[in-house]
Amino acid sequence: MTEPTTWETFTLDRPEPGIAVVTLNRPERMNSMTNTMFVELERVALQLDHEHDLRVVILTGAGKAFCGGFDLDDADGLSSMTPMGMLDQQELAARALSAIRSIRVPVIAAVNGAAAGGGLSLSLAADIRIGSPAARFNAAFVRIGLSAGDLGASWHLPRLIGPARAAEFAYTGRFIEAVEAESLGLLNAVVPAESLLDEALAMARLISANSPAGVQLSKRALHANMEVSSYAAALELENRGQALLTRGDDMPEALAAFKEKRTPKFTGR
Ligand SMILES: CCCCCCCCCCCCC[C@H](O)CC(=O)SCCNC(=O)CCNC(=O)[C@H](O)C(C)(C)COP(=O)(O)OP(=O)(O)OC[C@H]1O[C@@H](n2cnc3c(N)ncnc32)[C@H](O)[C@@H]1OP(=O)(O)O
Repeated sequence: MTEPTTWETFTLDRPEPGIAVVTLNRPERMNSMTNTMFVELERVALQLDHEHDLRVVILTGAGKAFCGGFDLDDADGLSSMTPMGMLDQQELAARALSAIRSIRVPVIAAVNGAAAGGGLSLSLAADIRIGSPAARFNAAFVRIGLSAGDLGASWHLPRLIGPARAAEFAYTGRFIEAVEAESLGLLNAVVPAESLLDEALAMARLISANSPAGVQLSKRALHANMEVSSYAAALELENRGQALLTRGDDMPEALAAFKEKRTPKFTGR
């Protein structure tokens, strides 16, 4: 698939081999989400998911916000939509965020500012979140008559920050600023604004130096085992993954490199 030269709602950069940076690019509207953005996000996620040489995706926002959620200027026409039309609208957005979350390689959100409403949900679709001091999270939903059952937010939040804090966050609609977000685990780290992307790139390099197959099956195990109901089912999933990896090229290469005291050359096969 030849890569399109321009995207309307974001930019796609490749600062170095194996790393893709997707930057939401509607800064004048706080990178708020439109149907075009949902369609483009799903498309680029599916495109990136099929790139064998890709190791990490970084997701960030242009300007002062990460993402302000659904574009409220587009909300006017919603009231005239039929119920099924509204369901289609929700599912269009949900497919986009599901596609981002399902990218086989790790996704790091570099949260450069406010992540509100659907922007919070989008940040939660990433595996890892690194924030600048301007990073702030807001389940804006209840303030505009919606529910925090939005684009995966009600699934991620109890798992990430615990049921009671998730409830407080969802019901009050208050902001969680960067320092509190880090203490809750909503952010992995808070770093100076001017080095946010560099820090995300540094983490991406650490990940890229490891076995691609090992990293990707680790992501599959971590995601799948948040869904399974039992320890036994989790072990079953893990056993299959390890059995696959021991039949691949990366593990013997890693063992050989260890013995020869050299850096392994992983292929992900
Ligand atoms: C009413 C229901 C509408 C949604 C219905 C959904 C139907 C189905 C849609 C598909 C499924 C998606 C569902 C989605 O996930 C739901 C949501 O996202 S709901 C939550 C929507 N977002 C918000 O409520 C957040 C609103 N914005 C803010 O709280 C703040 O702007 C901010 C993001 C925290 C940033 O604050 P500040 O830094 O102080 O900046 P300002 O507030 O001064 O804003 C600057 C500028 O940007 C404009 N802007 C900000 N957010 C949005 C937005 N979401 N849409 C459009 N424009 C936005 C703001 O108006 C200012 O513009 P200016 O006044 O300078 O022209």
